[in-house]
Amino acid sequence: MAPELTQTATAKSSMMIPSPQVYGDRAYVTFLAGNGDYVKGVVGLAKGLRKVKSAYPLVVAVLPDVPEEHRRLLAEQGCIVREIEPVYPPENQTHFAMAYYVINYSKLRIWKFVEYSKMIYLDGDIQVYENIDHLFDLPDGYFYAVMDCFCEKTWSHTPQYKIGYCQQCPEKVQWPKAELGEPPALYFNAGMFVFEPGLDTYEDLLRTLKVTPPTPFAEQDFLNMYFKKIYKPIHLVYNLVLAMLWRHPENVELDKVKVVHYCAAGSKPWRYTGKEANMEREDIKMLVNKWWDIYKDDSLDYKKHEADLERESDLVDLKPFINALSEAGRVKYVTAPSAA
Ligand SMILES: O=c1ccn([C@@H]2O[C@H](COP(=O)(O)OP(=O)(O)O)[C@@H](O)[C@H]2O)c(=O)[nH]1
Ligand SMILES: OC[C@H]1O[C@H](O[C@@H]2[C@@H](O)[C@H](O)[C@@H](O)[C@H](O)[C@@H]2O)[C@H](O)[C@@H](O)[C@H]1O
Ligand SMILES: [Mn+2]
Repeated sequence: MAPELTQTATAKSSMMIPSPQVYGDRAYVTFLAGNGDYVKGVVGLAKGLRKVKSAYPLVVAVLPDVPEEHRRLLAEQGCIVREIEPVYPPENQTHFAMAYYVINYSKLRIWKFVEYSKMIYLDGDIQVYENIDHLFDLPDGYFYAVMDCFCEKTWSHTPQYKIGYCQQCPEKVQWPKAELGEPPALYFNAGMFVFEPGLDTYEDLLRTLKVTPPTPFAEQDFLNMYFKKIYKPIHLVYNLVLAMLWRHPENVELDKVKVVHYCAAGSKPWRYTGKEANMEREDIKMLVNKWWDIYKDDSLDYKKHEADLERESDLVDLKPFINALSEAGRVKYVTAPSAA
């Protein structure tokens, strides 16, 4: 006789933590290109997500030029390494804000990771200092990201920069509707976003890219144009673009920030010299040190970390807990009749 499914099963299931496959269709994803030092950013990100006890894995979409040694390093840090083909924008004379931005269009391949229903994209120069797993529970059907700032020199090609307008303080310099028409749509920083992979969207993205002249912020501009109708701004604590610290300090409460995006010139922690503009600021130095503390913390390494967790779980003695429940009559273990 098969063991009955008694209240035990119910009690047990209510006690159990949903098994991994319950979370199987969600993951963080980042992007790595080249054989340079951005791999340090991705290792730091993997360790940061582990430190905040994220329930989800980190997928790393790597271009073919990422060397085997870097891929192994990432796999050893528990990352799921996936090779992607590059995506190039249509031929054009555009000067990107940063010449290397041309490789960033390859990020679009992550819409093809359809084994996941929801993903959070994070640049390799981002660090997560507080758990943000709850963002996976945001309603489907939208594109979530943090609004960018237009005040850095990298924006000098735009009308908003020329008139000193920024969406971070729209009341400071009003958008001159009479001369320039409607203000620009809300614009997000593409270093972090919550999205749903899908083959239809993926194919439409690539089709649309073929007929879209590239612009200075490359795939960030393209994604803003493409997802304009379903873009939902989320709080800047989920992607602190460092320039906000000196451009809009009134909008930033640093002790509440969960995610830091080291995108200001000179702020990549693994290359930090402190020489570029604003890099000698105390808050920048603190944030760079914070990044290094995680990067250098070998207790956060995947192998060592998992071994420690293994040891801890062996040490936990559940018997008193189960005895108490049994006495309370809430847990009656039904044993299957012995096969013998
Ligand atoms: O040589 C490079 C340049 C960029 N990236 C990836 O592309 C992302 C976007 O570039 P970056 O963060 O430098 O742009 P920013 O946010 O500083 O404008 C990086 O975070 C990395 O994930 C990379 O892997 N190798
Ligand atoms: O390829 C375009 C890039 O555009 C964005 O970076 C820019 C942008 O945010 C500007 O607003 C800042 O002024 C600048 O510092 C910063 O580098 C994304 O962070 C990056 O992932 C990537 O999409
Ligand atoms: Mn970045």
